Amino acid sequence: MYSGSMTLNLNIPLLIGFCCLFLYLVARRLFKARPLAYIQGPTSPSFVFGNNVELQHQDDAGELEYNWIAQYGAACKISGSFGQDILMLADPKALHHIVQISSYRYPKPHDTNQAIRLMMGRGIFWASGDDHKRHKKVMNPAFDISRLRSFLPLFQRSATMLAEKWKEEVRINGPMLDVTTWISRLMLDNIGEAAFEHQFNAVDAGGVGELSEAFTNLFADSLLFPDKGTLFFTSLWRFIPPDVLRYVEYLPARQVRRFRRFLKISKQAARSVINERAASISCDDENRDILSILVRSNSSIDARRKLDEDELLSQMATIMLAGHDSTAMSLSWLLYDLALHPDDQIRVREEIRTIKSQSLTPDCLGVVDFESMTYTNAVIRETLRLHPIAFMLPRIAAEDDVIPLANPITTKTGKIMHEIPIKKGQSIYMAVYTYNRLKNVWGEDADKWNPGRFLGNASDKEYTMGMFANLLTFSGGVRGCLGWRFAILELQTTLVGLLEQFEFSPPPGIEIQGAPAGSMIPVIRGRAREGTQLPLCLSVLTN
Ligand code: HEM
Repeated sequence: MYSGSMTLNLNIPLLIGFCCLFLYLVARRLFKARPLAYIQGPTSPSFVFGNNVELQHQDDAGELEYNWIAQYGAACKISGSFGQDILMLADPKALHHIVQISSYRYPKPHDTNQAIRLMMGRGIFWASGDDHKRHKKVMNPAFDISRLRSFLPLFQRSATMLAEKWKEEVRINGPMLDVTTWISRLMLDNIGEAAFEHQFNAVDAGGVGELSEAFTNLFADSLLFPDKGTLFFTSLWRFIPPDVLRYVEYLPARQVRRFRRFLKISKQAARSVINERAASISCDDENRDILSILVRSNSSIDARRKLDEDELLSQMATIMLAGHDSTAMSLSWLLYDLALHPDDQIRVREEIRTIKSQSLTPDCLGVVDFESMTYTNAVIRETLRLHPIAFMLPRIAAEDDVIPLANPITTKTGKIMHEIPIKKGQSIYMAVYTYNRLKNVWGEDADKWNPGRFLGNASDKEYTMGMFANLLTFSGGVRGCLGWRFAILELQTTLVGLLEQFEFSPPPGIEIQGAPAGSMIPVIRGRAREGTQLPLCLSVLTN
């Protein structure tokens, strides 16, 4: 009784204090000068949510931003929660300035970083500034192309195993099959073995296992179409100092619990591998999995710059989440695009047969063979262009700056602007989906499927952007995707393995949409609540 009233006595002033602080921060934001006031953009339907509800509930991830940019210009203003102005950019010069030129001057906002910490822990995805440099130094050797080549036989074996499974499925259950579920299992097997020589057997065992289950529908269950309560709660995050905000990871909310469970299980898996192989992992160069390379690379650097144990284990959760879901979704979109474009599917299959017939090792193609598949690579690029999994990337200005524009914008007062001055703390959305479809970068047919655009000099753009084919799909610069080469090798080998065995076509009466669930996930239109799925019809090829 006594302790109860004591808690109450303490809580009330605390609550009042928190409310006052919150109102002060909102008022400060509202009444201070708004440097973007003159920039055009959609009206805000709500002071509390800004354009957030529309953005998070759009049917096709990225389309709303695409339409706004078509209407207002490749740099426009949208509204965040509580009257916040956000600068949305698809302009190539502006994006080049942010990802390539500015180094660490446009970090991720602290509320985004907290969400990342919740999902993947204190790994490289979460680290910023000097800390990020430290993480990168330890991680880089694991993503060296010569190391990655050694994963090719693994990728090829997995594709063969998946093809055998699919043949059995088609024979027993008929031609229609949800490719995303199976591909997710395949990618989990690949990343498990490549990252820490762990056999999930997800394809073989059908997705059974603690970690495999923790992954299933993780994004769809947690981030797809959040309700207004969740949006309100997360919109408060940016007002809370990072040191206090980190305690959200202890909240009992369903989304938080799911990510916490995933993080816990993946760290445990990495911990037990390190324990099991403690003797050999640190000295034996034969251990080529990513974790062993990280442990060796970490032990060889100056003690002050080493990763601590939690950072090292978080790296595994990061690699599994970043390296599994993104590639699984991209490959699903790739098969979908080829199902919709049977002529391209035939052309890719013929190219594979030609290259195989010329190869000295047709049963185990090498990097050079995959690189010489010109049309196959063009098709992969076109899918990555049209379906960037991370369709929007948030950033914040660490200091005052002037962002240059390739395409001048017209302000509300009719003034033409060639650059946008911004203040420290300005929120920015990099509109990846829209940049990848910009007509003055990719041509008049930019919003249409046309792999042929990559046969010429399509990558040869005025403003260089990302790591691969001048797309923003892997982001770029110091914070660009570390695993992009891994992803491309995996996409190439798996696509080749599957196209040799099957013809893919879209099932009648089913339309697929890319829903916004943190990443662009495939769902059946009108049935998004059922979660990630991409059913295709498969017909087994007899050679
Ligand atoms: C098609 C597949 C993939 C796509 C589209 C993709 C995309 C991206 C993007 C857009 C970022 C930057 C995110 C941001 O700045 O907020 C990123 C970062 C990252 N990706 Fe990937 N990724 C893919 C596959 C992979 C794979 C296979 C791995 C590892 C095996 C991987 C590991 C990472 C890591 C470690 C980072 C953090 C880099 C840093 O912050 O320095 N990714 N990825």
